[in-house]
Amino acid sequence: MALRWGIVSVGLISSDFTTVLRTLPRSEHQVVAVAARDLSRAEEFARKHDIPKAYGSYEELAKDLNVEVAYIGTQHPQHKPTVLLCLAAGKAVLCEKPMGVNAAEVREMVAEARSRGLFLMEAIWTRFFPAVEALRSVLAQGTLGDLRVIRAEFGKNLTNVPRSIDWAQAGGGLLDLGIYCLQFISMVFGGQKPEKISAVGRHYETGVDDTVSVLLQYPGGVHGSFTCSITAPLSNMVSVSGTKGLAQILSPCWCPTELVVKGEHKEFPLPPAPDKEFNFTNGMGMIYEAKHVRECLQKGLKESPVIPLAESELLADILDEVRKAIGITFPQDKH
Ligand SMILES: NC(=O)C1=CN([C@@H]2O[C@H](COP(=O)(O)OP(=O)(O)OC[C@H]3O[C@@H](n4cnc5c(N)ncnc54)[C@H](OP(=O)(O)O)[C@@H]3O)[C@@H](O)[C@H]2O)C=CC1
Ligand SMILES: O=C1OC[C@@H](O)[C@H](O)[C@H]1O
Repeated sequence: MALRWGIVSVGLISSDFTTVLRTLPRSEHQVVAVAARDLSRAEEFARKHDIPKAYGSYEELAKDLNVEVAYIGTQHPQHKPTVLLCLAAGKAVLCEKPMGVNAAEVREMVAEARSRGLFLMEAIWTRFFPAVEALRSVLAQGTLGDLRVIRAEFGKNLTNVPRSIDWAQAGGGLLDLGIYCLQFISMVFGGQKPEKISAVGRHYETGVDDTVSVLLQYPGGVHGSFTCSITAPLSNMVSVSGTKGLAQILSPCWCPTELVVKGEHKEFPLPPAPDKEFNFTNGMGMIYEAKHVRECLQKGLKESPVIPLAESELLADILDEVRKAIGITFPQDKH
């Protein structure tokens, strides 16, 4: 039975995700509706992606009984209201990262999903890439020995992307790019709560975080560090070091296809996407999370075992602490 998707908002990532869904067998995934704040834009998107139903409001999509799962592709501050809207309408939800602007928002969404017995997942698509699955396998086999340190970097000049520098839209590097680095560190250290968090960083002229470095001490004398930036290019790699060797996820670490383990290079090419256009790097890699959502729903799961809701809460807690440490507050923090 095909999983019936509703796409909420018609921006750049929504276009990429919809493009990917339409490469999948129609017997497994169908995009049955799309909604935007403006009907004409929704209709244009529907024409481009051959979607049968277009709405001029998210509310109308939420009421559409033919929609089983909503994909939330709005900008950060609009994730919470649209997630809550779709949950209230009984939809399963896949919400783009970061699911919330802060931990309070994430906890509100998690509580709502749990109280309604509905599936909710944060679209940390990185965790579903074969290269990252291979890293998890290497770690599980003890190939690197006793872990010591993990480092991650994600920086690119995004000063020409309005939402990335817009304080009112919770811009900056931490929520947008840093979350990828942090989720790697948390994944490697088993979703444990760090014992100590320290951070240094600079603000961009609009008040969002520009470049931030974070140090995280975990139980057992191990630690992780990351740097994210919206103005400076960084290596965009991840390295995991243990007493028996080093593993590296090569750039682009947030959507990787290459893993190096103790010097041995392994490639995990994306599925072919002939004549498909994407707004973001390795967009075809969203296929992995889309398949995962369907598998979860087929099993009757209410959250992903790969990116559990408690992990989304933990990531948000840590990002809250980092923002506090470097003096970045958003309007949502005042509630
Ligand atoms: N997984 C990945 O690789 C990526 C994930 N993302 C995530 O996806 C989300 C969207 O990013 P992206 O597609 O670049 O965003 P866009 O700039 O394309 O905006 C997405 C939608 O947000 C709505 N929107 C835009 N501006 C405002 C505003 N000022 N107030 C209210 N709503 C607004 C619009 O909805 P409407 O269409 O209804 O008008 C718009 O289409 C982000 O949260 C980002 O973190 C982004 C890029 C890559
Ligand atoms: O998730 C993302 O990945 C790539 C970046 O360019 C983008 O800003 C971010 O949202």
